[in-house]
Amino acid sequence: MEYFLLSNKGLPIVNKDIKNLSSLAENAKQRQIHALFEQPGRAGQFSLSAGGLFLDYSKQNITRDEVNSLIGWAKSQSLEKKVADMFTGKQINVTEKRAVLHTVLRAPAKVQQEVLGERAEELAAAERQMAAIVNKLCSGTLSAGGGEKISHVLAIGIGGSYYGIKTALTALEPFHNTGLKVEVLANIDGGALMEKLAKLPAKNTAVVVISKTFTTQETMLNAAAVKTWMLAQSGDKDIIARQWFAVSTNLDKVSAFGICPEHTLPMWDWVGGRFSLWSAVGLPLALAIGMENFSRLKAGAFTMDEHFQQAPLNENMPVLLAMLGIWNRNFLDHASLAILPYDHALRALPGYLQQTDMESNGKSVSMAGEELAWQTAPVVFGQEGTNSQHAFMQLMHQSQDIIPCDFIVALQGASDYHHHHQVLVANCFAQSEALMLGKSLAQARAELKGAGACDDEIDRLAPHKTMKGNTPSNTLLLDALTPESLGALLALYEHKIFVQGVIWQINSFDQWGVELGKVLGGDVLSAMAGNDSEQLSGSSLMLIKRFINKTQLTQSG
Ligand SMILES: O=P(O)(O)OC[C@H]1O[C@](O)(CO)[C@@H](O)[C@@H]1O
Repeated sequence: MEYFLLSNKGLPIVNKDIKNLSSLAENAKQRQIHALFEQPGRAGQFSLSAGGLFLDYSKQNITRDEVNSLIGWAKSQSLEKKVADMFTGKQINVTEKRAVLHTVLRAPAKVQQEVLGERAEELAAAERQMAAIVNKLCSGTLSAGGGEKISHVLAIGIGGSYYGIKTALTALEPFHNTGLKVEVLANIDGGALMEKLAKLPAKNTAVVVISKTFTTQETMLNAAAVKTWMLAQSGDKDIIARQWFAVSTNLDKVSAFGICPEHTLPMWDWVGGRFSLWSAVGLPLALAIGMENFSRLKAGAFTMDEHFQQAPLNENMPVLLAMLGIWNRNFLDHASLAILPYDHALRALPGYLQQTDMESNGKSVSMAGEELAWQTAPVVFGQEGTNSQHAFMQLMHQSQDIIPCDFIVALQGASDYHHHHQVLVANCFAQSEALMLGKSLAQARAELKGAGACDDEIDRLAPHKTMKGNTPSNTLLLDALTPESLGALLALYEHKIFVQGVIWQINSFDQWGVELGKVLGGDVLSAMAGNDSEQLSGSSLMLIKRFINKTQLTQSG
């Protein structure tokens, strides 16, 4: 392996870039971020615009020399070539022998033609099919039984077949213009199912089942339950063929389920689930915001794609975001990343990024199958601000762990409550400041003294009022939350994750880690049905027994 050659003592021997960065990091660990602002012009020098977004990374614990070293290292890893390999369709998903081409879905027809050749027509056909479905449902051409208009849509899918849709539906609520009410169902929890069904008029609901494989347990069980419910509620045996749609690569399974070929939209194996919003997977979103807004979303993402491909690495927003993340993770040893959108409309974004980041880069084996000697994806978590301030941000201010964060905020709010928006933005800017500055013991003492506290009181309380500060953060500004800015934002994070995968030498595009749980889920179900299981531990067998006993009791009671 290139970075660390494991000697027979198992000790990592670093290459010269790593060696240099490691010694720079030792120095960085000793300093205060706020002291870096003594350098005039830091804010302007450590910020940039791209794709309609503005990134301020001046509150990171980093100097220009350190940024340059990180960029130099990325260059030495042939990052530019690897970016080109992805965009031109090389098989970079080596374990599954697939290209990774979600970017082509949002590119203009000319680029699609260049990358896919004749197969570009499949994309155009899918887009036409999608537009026709949106048009039919919105115009009432495709009506429910008895000629009534379809009023609701239920999208059923999970993981990558859910998070992007959910995030964009929530973020773009002001752009919902078709009159259709779109709901999404992911979890295999009867409670989630009942909650959705209670909102839906069976006869007037269209259903879109989204599953690349069309075998995912949660999606298939939910789809079957909704089918049964809809047939019973409507008493209309043709309702599935008329009002159900599917997005999948598994055409046989879709047709066996009862969804007709004209209602089945394609997916391609070169589009990973968590990067698939731009494909027909976006149908439920398009049914809410219309095809024009869906195209605007893709156009925003394409702007970021162009920037990512063309900007020099040291002025490249996804590359900088990625390398700052690596600096924090691998050199300053910060194990987490908080995503803090100060925007109620972006409340689903932390969940979306948890999946895209951790399912992509939560790995410990290199492309070549060797065990890595370094950490990969941080633990990503987050919540909308200001709610986060009244929850886990206490820990970010006062625990010993430093948790880097990304603040995301739109300068222009979507509501009519302009003062609310000003207060929201003020809180966002104040938190990054507070996390960076902290409060020393001397400051806490002076503050208490100023408030008239006696000496005993000052001694007693001051230590509790200190805050460690020195927490690095990025602030991402959007002018306003629009389809274009959302597209650019999602593409920015997609590319950040890709760049980190390249540097960490992992395949960001498979997810074998989720498989064992699926297999054992089958074993547990089998044991619950009374079959012997040698696989399961005493703990799991005990839990199963308690479940069976309780269920039997409830049933007999
Ligand atoms: O679209 P499918 O095949 O139902 O898969 C759903 C999701 O399950 C996963 O394989 C694992 O969680 C995701 O990568 C994928 O997006």
